[in-house]
Amino acid sequence: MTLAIIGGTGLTRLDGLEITRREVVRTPFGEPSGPVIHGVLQGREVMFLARHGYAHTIPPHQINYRANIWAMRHLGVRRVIAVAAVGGLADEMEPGRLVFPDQIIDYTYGRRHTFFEQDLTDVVHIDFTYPYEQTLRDALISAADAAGLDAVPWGTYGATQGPRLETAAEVRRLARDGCHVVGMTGMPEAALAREAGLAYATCAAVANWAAGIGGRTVTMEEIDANLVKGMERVRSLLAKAVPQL
Ligand SMILES: CSC[C@H]1O[C@H](OP(=O)(O)O)[C@H](O)[C@@H]1O
Ligand code: HPA
Repeated sequence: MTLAIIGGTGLTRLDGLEITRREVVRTPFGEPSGPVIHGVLQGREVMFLARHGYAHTIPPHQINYRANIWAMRHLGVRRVIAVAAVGGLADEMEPGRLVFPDQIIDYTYGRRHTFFEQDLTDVVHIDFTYPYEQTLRDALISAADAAGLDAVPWGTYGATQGPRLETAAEVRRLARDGCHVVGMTGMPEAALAREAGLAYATCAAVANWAAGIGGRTVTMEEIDANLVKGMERVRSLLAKAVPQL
């Protein structure tokens, strides 16, 4: 089954990917974030797309999630590993750690979030009880164990609108709602993947303590520094996971 990796903040290129070609895909929903990169990673064919663009120029609320997911499906992708940077709310979610969330709460608004629109298709209601595909999650969790990464195999991802970071009160509300990590791109990407019939799971790298946790504010310097470590771990994870998938 064809595998794709969607990279986020901190992962605009995939080290070790032997690139074979770059493909511009036209979609009924407009332009994807960039050409899809085809290549070989750990002996396996993989496609790669950077959701913020390869120069990280597209903010989270302006990503064309529909075009990105449609392009993947069109190219024959059936499994997607989504890499994301997040802020940590729960004690376990300390900066530098990898997390495989199992639930989502969507706080985004005004994003084009479905393929099922009037005049395009019938009315369709997908099941989204468990938003991430369990077999792919299990494979990632086992690979993280095998790589000795001390990752957190659970967590609820709160998807906020951005591009600004949250207020301390918003983070307190996210925590009361049951969120353990917060990011800005988890939705509608996961729901669109489900609508498109793709097996989708997220590997999140904790970049910072969320705003107000421990009385802290958030700085981009802290995020960038923690993401260096986080993305090293993502690379170790992919080295173990990709050959098994
Ligand atoms: C201050 S960094 C925020 C930025 O990073 C995350 O992006 P991604 O999920 O693509 O790794 C977060 O969602 C924001 O877009
Ligand atoms: O604290 C955060 N909030 C939202 N998105 C993020 N992406 C990295 N850190 C954060």
